[in-house]
Amino acid sequence: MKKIPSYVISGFLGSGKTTLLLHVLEYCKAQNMKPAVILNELGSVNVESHLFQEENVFELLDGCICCSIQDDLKVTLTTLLETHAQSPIDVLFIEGTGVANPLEIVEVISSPSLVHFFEIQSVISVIDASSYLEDQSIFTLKTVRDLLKNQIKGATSVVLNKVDLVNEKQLQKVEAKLAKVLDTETQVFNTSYGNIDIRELLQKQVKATVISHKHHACSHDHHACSHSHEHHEHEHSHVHHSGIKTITIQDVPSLSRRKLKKWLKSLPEGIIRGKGYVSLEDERGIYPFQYSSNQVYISEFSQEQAIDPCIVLIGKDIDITHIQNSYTAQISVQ
Ligand SMILES: Nc1nc2c(ncn2[C@@H]2O[C@H](COP(=O)(O)OP(=O)(O)OP(=O)(O)O)[C@@H](O)[C@H]2O)c(=O)[nH]1
Repeated sequence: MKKIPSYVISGFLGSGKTTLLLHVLEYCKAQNMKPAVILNELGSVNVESHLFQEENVFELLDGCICCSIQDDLKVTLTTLLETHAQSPIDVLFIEGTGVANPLEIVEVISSPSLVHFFEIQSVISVIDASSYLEDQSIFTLKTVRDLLKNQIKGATSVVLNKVDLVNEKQLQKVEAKLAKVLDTETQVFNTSYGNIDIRELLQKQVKATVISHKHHACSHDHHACSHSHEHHEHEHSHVHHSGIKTITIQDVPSLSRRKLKKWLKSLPEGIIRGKGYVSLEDERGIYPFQYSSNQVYISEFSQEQAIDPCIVLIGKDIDITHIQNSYTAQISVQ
């Protein structure tokens, strides 16, 4: 059987992975390619399912592909192969959570039982140009800084996104910082909203392939080995075990756009990311919203699928009681 060309899309929370993936899927459609997508969310609800309605989507919820549900990823890939036998797919995209180490996803795909069916083409890492420097300095936890580094070092292509939010000088600073971590061969695309030449992005980059840190075995080129050995030596960067937490709020009452924005913007700095669905006062239906880089975006269009309102927040060292109290005071009290 021909191996399924597979891509890993990684990047820190809110960097723009899903935005990029949507462009990629559009491209596949135009090329008459049938894609499958594996989405991994840290929360227990996939608040982005509405974006992928027509796609062949496999969801892994409430975890991080790289550790707690690593076995689940194997099961999902096996299920995907069964589907593939009936209705073949042309390409697979795996979007990791914002705290996944892409090389560990590569490791699962490259495990002995799966390596004959999937072939990694590229590990794409999306970076938020507007918060990269800040993320490097605000995260005092070594594990988080290592994670950010590994997301970049493990990449074969880097998408430097959100350049619309920085000026030329800041961009140069980010580029200079990146240059210290990246190999000279790693291709870098500077963009906003993931708007890049997708054909070029999807070119096969053979550098990073099989890595097995369990067996310390490498069956590929030496470039990948140098990544993997470095990877063997560092301690696991399972950052959500050491600071990153998720909060899923359900039974959210109807509220105004203004109230939601005000509350999200009032949250402590530790909240890195928010997303969900809300019911808006005086408007019919349920509306998706996004919160990242201290910006709130609430969709103008209501959601077609029936879904319960919910808010998922992801943050570092969050004081849950504090969030709960502010939610009660500002949102749930009418
Ligand atoms: N200003 C600006 N906003 C962007 C850009 N790219 C994405 N966004 C917005 O940033 C928010 C997060 O984007 P996503 O694509 O969902 O990010 P993600 O990496 O999938 O986020 P996680 O699911 O947390 O891992 C959304 O509101 C996007 O519309 C960009 O280049 N510039």
